[in-house]
Amino acid sequence: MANPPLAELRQVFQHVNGHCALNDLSLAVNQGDALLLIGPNGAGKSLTLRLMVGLDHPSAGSVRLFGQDLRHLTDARMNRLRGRLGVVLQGGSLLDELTVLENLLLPMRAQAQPRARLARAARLAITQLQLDGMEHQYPRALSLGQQRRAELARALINQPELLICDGLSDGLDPPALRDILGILKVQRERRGLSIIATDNGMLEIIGPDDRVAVLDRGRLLFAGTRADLEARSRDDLALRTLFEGHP
Ligand SMILES: Nc1ncnc2c1ncn2[C@@H]1O[C@H](COP(=O)(O)OP(=O)(O)OP(=O)(O)O)[C@@H](O)[C@H]1O
Repeated sequence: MANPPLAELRQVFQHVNGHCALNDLSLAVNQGDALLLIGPNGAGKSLTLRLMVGLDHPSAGSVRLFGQDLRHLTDARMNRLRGRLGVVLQGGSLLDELTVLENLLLPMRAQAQPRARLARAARLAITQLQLDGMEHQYPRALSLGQQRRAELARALINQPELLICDGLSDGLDPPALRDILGILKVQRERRGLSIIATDNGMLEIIGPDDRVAVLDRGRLLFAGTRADLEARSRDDLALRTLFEGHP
């Protein structure tokens, strides 16, 4: 039997403060996929990712992660699934009172791991994300680009199968963005990391056969390959505006 999608939304509705913020949304991400969610502010991108990582539950419909319906999971099983997932949320989520190294080790704190293994994982993440020399700094001493790299290092420390990032490129200048995209490209090529990301800054790491979903006011306007989207956008002004006109 084929493997189930890594993440899947089936006919999802999400009501927020009396309005329908996600309207009949179905999406699936398979092993090795890169999916970019794009759309204007308020389209529902962050809500979609919050559902996928189990931070919220939908008003109707179902969300599956690694084939498991999130609504019926015990905390212990949810924690096990989270171990297979790397997450970078919008707006930054490093804890100010912890050093970079302590922040990096947070996803591993629930695991009974020998200290040497923790140290090895941290060293690898620090090297991969070019954070050498910053291990004992506090987040406020880092630039925005360095903070984003530290968040990414934390998300990748468990060598996840699936990385979910919301607004990873927000506020980054082109060189800092290029660094981060280069790191993600390597992770995709070397170990088949699957990625779901929300912003157009990430367009550079997806090829013509990778997938794009276009959301507008909670509705899915398009889901298909980037090449299909580019072809469809030539004749569809609304789609073209959303695809090309969104920063
Ligand atoms: N906590 C909340 N309370 C009230 N409304 C919310 C909340 N979170 C999201 N919404 C609403 O849900 C809709 C979708 O928001 P969401 O943050 O998912 O959009 P987005 O596509 O990620 O936008 P952006 O590009 O600005 O990040 C918006 O209308 C937003 O106002």
